[in-house]
Amino acid sequence: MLKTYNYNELSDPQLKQLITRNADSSNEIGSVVEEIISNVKANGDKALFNYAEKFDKISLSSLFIGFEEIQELAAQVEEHEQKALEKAFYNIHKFHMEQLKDEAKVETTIGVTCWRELRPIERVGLYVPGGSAVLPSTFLMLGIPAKIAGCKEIVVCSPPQKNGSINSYIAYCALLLGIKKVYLIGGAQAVAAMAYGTESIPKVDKIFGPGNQYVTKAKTIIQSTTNTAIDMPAGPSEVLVIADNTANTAFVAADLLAQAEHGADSQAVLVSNSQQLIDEVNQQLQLQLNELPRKEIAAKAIENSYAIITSDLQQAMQFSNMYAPEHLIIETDNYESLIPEIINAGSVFLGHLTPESAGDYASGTNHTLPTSGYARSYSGVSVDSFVKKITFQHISKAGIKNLGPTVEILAELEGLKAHANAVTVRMREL
Ligand SMILES: NC(=O)c1ccc[n+]([C@@H]2O[C@H](COP(=O)([O-])OP(=O)(O)OC[C@H]3O[C@@H](n4cnc5c(N)ncnc54)[C@H](O)[C@@H]3O)[C@@H](O)[C@H]2O)c1
Ligand SMILES: N[C@H](CO)Cc1c[nH]c[nH+]1
Ligand SMILES: [Zn+2]
Repeated sequence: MLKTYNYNELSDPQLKQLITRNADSSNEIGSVVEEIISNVKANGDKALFNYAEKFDKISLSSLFIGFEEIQELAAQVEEHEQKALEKAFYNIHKFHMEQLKDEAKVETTIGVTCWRELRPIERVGLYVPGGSAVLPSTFLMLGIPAKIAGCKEIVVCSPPQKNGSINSYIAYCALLLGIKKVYLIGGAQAVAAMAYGTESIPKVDKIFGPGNQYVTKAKTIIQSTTNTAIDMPAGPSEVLVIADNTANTAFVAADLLAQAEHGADSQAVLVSNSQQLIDEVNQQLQLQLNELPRKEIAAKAIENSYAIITSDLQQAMQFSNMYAPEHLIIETDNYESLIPEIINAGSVFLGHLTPESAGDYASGTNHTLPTSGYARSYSGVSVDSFVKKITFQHISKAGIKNLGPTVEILAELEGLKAHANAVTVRMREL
């Protein structure tokens, strides 16, 4: 059962508390992760073998699997599963190809031309989660934009499975993506290995991918302590559903549970202007929860979740913007009028027939998205995440005559004479 709060009765501190998730205020996760990072930095591969034993309960003979093993594993995937992975690949590829657009050159003033060109980030690291569930779909969500961008070196890490290898679906995705090696490393240690490099793992320029709180904390630490960048904090999954009395309560409950089953630390929030809808969704949650193989996990996440009753849908949207959900689902007949009011959300799902899980797997949009309120300032992964946009300019004779005096005045007013001179010496030669 979702605890219900009345939006109009909440104080500011209560609201603040409700929208805070996975804060790690006592630094429990942070201190574990800091130790893992310094151990990997100091001891390289040796630390990685030890962490595989400690956290993944596996004694590895090698830290990676190569192309032959990938091919053997991929051959175990059944035909209907291959087709589903290929369909997802195709749709994700089609959607992401649109993101590779050249920008026009701009003549900002006579004789002065400015433009931007894309260059791929050369060495990227992809983290594919594999703790409580192995997520081949995440491999596609990261690998496809990396390939479209043209990244030269793509390092892939995923936790080793019980067989001491990867699962066959990850192997099949590797073949689809043309990736010939997968490192068997999970958690914060994978992030540290890709940030610092070890005897076996190449150092990369940027690390991508979602993960649990250890992975996400490691990414935020290495972002501020090394020259390796990250895509965004993409931690435990979350969803916020806005629904009114036009919604199908079984659909709403199914959508809440779809994210709840990711992990006990996931959150599913329902916001509605109808108490009757909230009551009926609660009944549906109980019915559907019992049918789920991962019911213990999902039930814990639901305990950690809640419903909010608002006066109207505008107020529901106000709460959603404060919460800044990774996924926002709007299950109302009149969803179109709410679109302009959306300010903060990672990815939005509109209408009664648009389950969030379509976006998780196969509609085409990327499922690697900011969590814990980071949708206020970050976008989800896209081709843009894998490129740099470098600015260029060229100034002609007419251009330096035209713009030179402006630059000289601005340099003088900042007291930077050498800046002015770089223009003056050229103007003298004209
Ligand atoms: N935001 C997104 O875009 C997005 C997308 C997909 C998945 N997710 C989230 O990714 C997460 C995946 O988590 P997961 O745990 O299944 O897999 P994971 O691969 O992120 O983490 C597994 C690793 O965590 C490490 N670990 C486990 N317990 C530890 C401990 N006590 N101390 C230190 N390290 C420990 C181990 O090394 C293990 O290999 C879920 O929370 C899911 O909701 C988010
Ligand atoms: N919902 C996750 C993003 O938070 C992505 C995912 C992968 N597989 C299933 N779901
Ligand atoms: Zn999901």
